[in-house]
Amino acid sequence: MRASQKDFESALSQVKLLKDPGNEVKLKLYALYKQATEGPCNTPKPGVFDLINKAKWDAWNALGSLPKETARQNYVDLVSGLSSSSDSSSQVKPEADRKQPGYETLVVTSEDSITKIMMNRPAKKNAMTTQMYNEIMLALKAASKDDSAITVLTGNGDYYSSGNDLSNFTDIPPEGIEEKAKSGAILLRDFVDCFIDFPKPLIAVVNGPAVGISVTILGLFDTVYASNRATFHTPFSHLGQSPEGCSSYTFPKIMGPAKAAEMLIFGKKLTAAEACAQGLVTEVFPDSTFQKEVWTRLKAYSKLPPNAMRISKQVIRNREKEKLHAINAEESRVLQERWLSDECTNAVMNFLTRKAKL
Ligand SMILES: CCCCCC/C=C/C(=O)SCCNC(=O)CCNC(=O)[C@H](O)C(C)(C)COP(=O)(O)OP(=O)(O)OC[C@H]1O[C@@H](n2cnc3c(N)ncnc32)[C@H](O)[C@@H]1OP(=O)(O)O
Repeated sequence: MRASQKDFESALSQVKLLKDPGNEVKLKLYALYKQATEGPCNTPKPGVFDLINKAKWDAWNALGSLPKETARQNYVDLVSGLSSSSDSSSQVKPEADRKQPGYETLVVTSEDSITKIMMNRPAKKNAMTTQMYNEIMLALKAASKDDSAITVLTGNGDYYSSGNDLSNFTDIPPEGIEEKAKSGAILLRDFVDCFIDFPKPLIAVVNGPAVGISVTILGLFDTVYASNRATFHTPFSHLGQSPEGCSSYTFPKIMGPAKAAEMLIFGKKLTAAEACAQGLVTEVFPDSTFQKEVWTRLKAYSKLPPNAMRISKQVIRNREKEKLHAINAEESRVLQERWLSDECTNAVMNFLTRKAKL
């Protein structure tokens, strides 16, 4: 439900009654207030020595073109969070309460300045349906605008993800299979574009085996933590398909062309340790302590200044963006053709009729 003007005014009164929430939160409140009442920052930037006004300006300016209504809603949410935490500062909200509504294939939560997007089809090994691709795009777009500092993608259950849900290939529209391939290529391109453009630090918490597109997009993440149970498998030739997720470019760059070819052409499955040795994974943790160690680390990272982290990411990634979009477009175009091939159709049919597994 959207916050009304009345909710906003009541949050403005409430904020005066709170105990000092600290400078960082005060800056957030200031920025959201200005955005909600005046819109995007268009006043001249204060000089470097005018420290306080410059910090305020930076916080406001960082909200970019966030719509007034969203800023108003975020202000109300922030004040309500501050009020409830000062009512009972040690109370931990159960995950169900923090869960963002509106997702069927994901569980999306925001806490400790971390937005966590968890793929949630454990019985199907988190295979990605068309709905899941669309929901991940929505969740990434929302996370890029929320007040979290970092964003995490992970999986529920024993798998991280088994990649594209092969039944995506079965609901052929009346216009025919060509049309299906065309819409699939558009969806794929849009999906990967969201990762290329994602502005904040993006972390993959790979809790178990990863297959296909869930592996290839890892080259677009800033950090990849893996359980020692995780494996990394891109069996495109087995499926009559070809690489996507910009892996035809990022993998040779990360691990060198010879190792990339073994994965992307011959479908060699890597263990977590091998993927780490080849630079695809940042660090591997024992499965028994994986969640605890990773989340402790991420909570510490999420307290770093968010603007500095975002800008560092831009400096690292921006010069590649245009190239990555072109590669994504080309990979999607090639796959569109592959999906119409007998090799691909037979491989998908063999899986769906239980004749083959990876
Ligand atoms: C818009 C389109 C964009 C497309 C981009 C291109 C993307 C390419 C790729 O991602 S290629 C990779 C595709 N993935 C696969 O080929 C994996 C297929 N799955 C398997 O081989 C196996 O299921 C397994 C090895 C992942 C796990 O085996 P096992 O541990 O024995 O479990 P089950 O096979 O019993 O699986 C449980 C349950 O989940 C269903 N399932 C698993 N993965 C998929 C999948 N990728 N697509 C559809 N369904 C999947 C499986 O059928 C079982 O369902 P059931 O219980 O029988 O109803």
